[in-house]
Amino acid sequence: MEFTHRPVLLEPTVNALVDPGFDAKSRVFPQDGAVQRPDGVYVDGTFGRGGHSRLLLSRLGPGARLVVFDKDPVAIQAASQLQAQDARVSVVHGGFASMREELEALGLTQVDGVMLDLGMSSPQIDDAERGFSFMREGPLDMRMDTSRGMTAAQWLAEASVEEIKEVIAKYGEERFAFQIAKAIAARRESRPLRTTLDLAELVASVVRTREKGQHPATRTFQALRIHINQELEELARALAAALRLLAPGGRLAVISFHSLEDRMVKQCIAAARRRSEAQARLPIPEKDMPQPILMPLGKVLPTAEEAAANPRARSAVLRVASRSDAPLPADAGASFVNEIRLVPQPASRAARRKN
Ligand SMILES: C[S@@+](CC[C@H](N)C(=O)[O-])C[C@H]1O[C@@H](n2cnc3c(N)ncnc32)[C@H](O)[C@@H]1O
Repeated sequence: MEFTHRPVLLEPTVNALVDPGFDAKSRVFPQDGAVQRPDGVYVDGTFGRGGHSRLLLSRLGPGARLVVFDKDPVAIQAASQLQAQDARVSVVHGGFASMREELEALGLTQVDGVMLDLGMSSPQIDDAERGFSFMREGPLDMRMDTSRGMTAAQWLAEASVEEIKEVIAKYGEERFAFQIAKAIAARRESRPLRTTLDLAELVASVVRTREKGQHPATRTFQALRIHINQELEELARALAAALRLLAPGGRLAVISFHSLEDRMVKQCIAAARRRSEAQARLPIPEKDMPQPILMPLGKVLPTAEEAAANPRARSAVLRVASRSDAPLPADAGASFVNEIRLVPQPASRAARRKN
């Protein structure tokens, strides 16, 4: 079965990368069609089905390069088809956190634009076999990269009540995290949790209050997905990599779908407004601060029409920033990578067992 993806905030995101006079309030591409670096190097860290990549390519010149990433093998098949038709495209199967190393392997050390459209694609949610949806019966998998790593079912079979509680509380911001973790541990004593509906029904039996229109398992599924795919660590590392890769004037455009991601993007842009993280801790008056590394260019939300036509768009927030020509301090981006406190990853549990 063929699943499709309707891109979110498509025009504003591509405009953010190429429109010399980008303005977060204007949603249409300027009449004069001016593109700030038509033959530049660009990164789409989240190819999906290529909606953003295709529109970007249509605005770029013949000398441009576009390096696309995705963890998902099905997205990578779609990207490889595009690569076969367009020599400007290079494809990397892997996490966008390693964009610096992957670009270096392609001989690229500077880029003119980086876009990230975070989270899941519609095909990932709609295909019950991927195990992301609490509405469809399927294996409890939740891996974006089905070729490696632990599934949600495997993790839930092994993790302690404390670890499960921490993940659900932290990445789902769920008030009933402890009750859910206890229920999972009690249930697996008799039968393992194998399917999405096994988990959704168990969570629904514990979470008694419903937020408006929200399924009781929404927060738990979000939390497990973030943990299994190491989403926040990937994002922090990708933002730090983008700071180092962007050429002066280069643009960063990130679409987030929940507050944990958006907070991180906002903090990254705010931290990079100060020239050095170390200087930021000194009592320097704002007016005497050296030139910032990133200049915020604004925040874009979907229009009422887009949100009505595409339910995935409702929670989307696009943040845009431009790299200044200030020299990059050695510690740029380090603080938000170091400061995120993650629950130990599934791989580290497996490694612990081996040692
Ligand atoms: C919202 S979709 C992107 C849709 C895309 N912009 C389009 O128009 O078709 C997000 C995609 O990012 C991928 N993804 C999520 N986290 C990733 C990561 N850390 N590294 C690489 N790909 C990731 C997912 O597998 C998914 O295909």
